[in-house]
Amino acid sequence: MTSVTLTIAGSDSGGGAGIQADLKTFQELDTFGTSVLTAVTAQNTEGVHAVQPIQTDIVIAQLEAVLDDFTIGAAKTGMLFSSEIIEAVAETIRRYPAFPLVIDPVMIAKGGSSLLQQSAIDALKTHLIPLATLLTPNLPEAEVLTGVSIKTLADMEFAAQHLLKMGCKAVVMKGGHREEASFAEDLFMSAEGDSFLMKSKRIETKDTHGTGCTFAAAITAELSKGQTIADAVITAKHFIQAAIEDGLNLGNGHGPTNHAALRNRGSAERKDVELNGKR
Ligand SMILES: Nc1ncnc2c1ncn2[C@@H]1O[C@H](COP(=O)(O)OP(=O)(O)O)[C@@H](O)[C@H]1O
Ligand SMILES: Cc1ncc(COP(=O)(O)O)c(N)n1
Repeated sequence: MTSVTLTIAGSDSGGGAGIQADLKTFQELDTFGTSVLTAVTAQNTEGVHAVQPIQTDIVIAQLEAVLDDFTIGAAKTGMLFSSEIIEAVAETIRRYPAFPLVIDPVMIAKGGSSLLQQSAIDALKTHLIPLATLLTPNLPEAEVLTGVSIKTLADMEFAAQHLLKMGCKAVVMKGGHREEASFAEDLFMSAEGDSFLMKSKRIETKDTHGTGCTFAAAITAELSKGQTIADAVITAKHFIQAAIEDGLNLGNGHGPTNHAALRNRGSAERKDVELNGKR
């Protein structure tokens, strides 16, 4: 049976990030995507022009409409904007039967615009992270959540352990922002004690708009199909690597990735991600 995925996130009118990236990824990975919109952004590859949050009762009405009707295979959260939306979303999710939940703690768009109010960071830590099957921070987000300065792999490990103590089952810390590194290295760590590094060639490109959303959506799709957290993360790393490598060069700023890249490559052998430490 087709598995149902859910994204709780903001709209990106430019189509490369947010709800749009999530739904395209869900579709590419053969799941049926549903969505709960938390905010509308007027955005393109060059930046965010305006942000309008959705009224909290309308966010929750969307969430209840989806959860009342569908059996959700897995869900993800992206841009949540305010502590009010975060608290209401967490409270609603807790009222329904549990499903795997990926939390992408989206804070700032590539151009520097804020997608999460400063006052919402505590709500994220207190109400949502404890519900997470997997937390997917980039390095600046992990720094904000932990207060740890992250420069090296050892720093990444230390911060990941700190995040696990907040109550999520696993963390994948994304290394896309370590621009001095010649590899894009993401660290996976679970509360059960699994830990491994996913290493791929860093692609020289400015077209990385929506990489985090796409990666988290791919993980969510694989979880909904019953993959383990570790296997879902590995499949998603292949998905995002191909999506960045085969970028579409659209727009004048940070262009979107190519969500169809892995499908277009067909059954090409996947050698582009190296795993260190996976048992
Ligand atoms: N230039 C790049 N080359 C290869 N992989 C990248 C590149 N930039 C980001 N990634 C990968 O894309 C995914 C999203 O990471 P990142 O860009 O750090 O997240 P975010 O969009 O949340 O800032 C990670 O798997 C990361 O390793
Ligand atoms: C509505 C919305 N949500 C999320 C992001 C972050 O995108 P990225 O995946 O590049 O961090 C964004 N730019 N816009």
